[in-house]
Amino acid sequence: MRSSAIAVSGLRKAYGDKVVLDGIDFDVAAGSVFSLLGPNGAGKTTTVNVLTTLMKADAGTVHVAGHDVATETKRVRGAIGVTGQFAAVDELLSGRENLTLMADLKRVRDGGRVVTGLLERFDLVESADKQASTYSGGMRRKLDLAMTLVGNPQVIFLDEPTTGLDPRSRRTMWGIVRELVAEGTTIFLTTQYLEEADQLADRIAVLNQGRLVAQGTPEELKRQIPGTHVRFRFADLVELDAAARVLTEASRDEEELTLRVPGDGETRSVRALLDRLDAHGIDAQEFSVQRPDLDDVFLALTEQTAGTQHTGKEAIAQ
Ligand SMILES: Nc1ncnc2c1ncn2[C@@H]1O[C@H](COP(=O)(O)OP(=O)(O)OP(=O)(O)O)[C@@H](O)[C@H]1O
Repeated sequence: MRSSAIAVSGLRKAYGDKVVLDGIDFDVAAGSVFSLLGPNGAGKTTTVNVLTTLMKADAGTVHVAGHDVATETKRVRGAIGVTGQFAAVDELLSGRENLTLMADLKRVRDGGRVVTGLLERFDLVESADKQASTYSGGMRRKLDLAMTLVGNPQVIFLDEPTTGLDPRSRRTMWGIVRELVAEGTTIFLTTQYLEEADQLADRIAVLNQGRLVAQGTPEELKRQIPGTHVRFRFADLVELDAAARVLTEASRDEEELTLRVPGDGETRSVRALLDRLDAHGIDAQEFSVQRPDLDDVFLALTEQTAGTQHTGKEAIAQ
């Protein structure tokens, strides 16, 4: 069984009388990607700050890499990497100098070799000796993550790793995250891009109004909300009519020659639908299971706060 890299139980945090985290619990398995989602102001940064020892919780227990964040601050800090915070890029230094400084700070043995390895891994060799101030946004993010990796932290807190990156750089970053996870690193990901959470996260938790309103794999979350249906397309109107007489629960679109049947989209139920058509000698030209995407899940789970805060797609697009 894999152990927990992060274990959070009954975590509470209030600012004055404003309760931001109202008793939240979650576990993150070692060597997995966990993504915490929620509308602006939901408490994601507060959670990260507690988990990375920057802030004290009011109640609850938090263990990171097996250490209690409240009583073993140093050990926790030694086991984690945080992008954008501990590993701030110094603009006046070159990429190589930034990495070397980090290797010195962390007293990494054979620092020169580690730095060269990271420059190669992040495709920064050509610009290694140029000042970081001349780097593009994407290069800076790569350097930031490279600096976080110095010393091989077990748990990495990745804060919006691809905001502002072009699609190619985004995919490169995703590739690096997947490699890290394959090597056993645990990633705690915050992102505004639900597609990114969908691509990378093994598990997702949705924070809303102080509580975790849902947790699960991206697929589990999508299954929780209604909207899944099987879509059948037929060769012509005659076939469509015949199929509609069999699948009476379906809604039809005559222009598209399609029927939509709501359901769970599981293999067994799709097979049952195909069997019903088959029993009447009707063939669908094509069929597909259409599921809600994570945007739909996010909007459904966080809609109570709509109107009072930025939520949903609006928040994601910012
Ligand atoms: N130091 C503070 N003092 C008082 N209130 C605070 C403080 N820090 C955060 N808050 C409030 O706590 C709530 C949660 O903030 P937090 O930054 O954790 O949310 P978030 O989910 O990270 O939001 P975003 O997506 O906008 O970054 C917000 O309403 C915020 O205004």
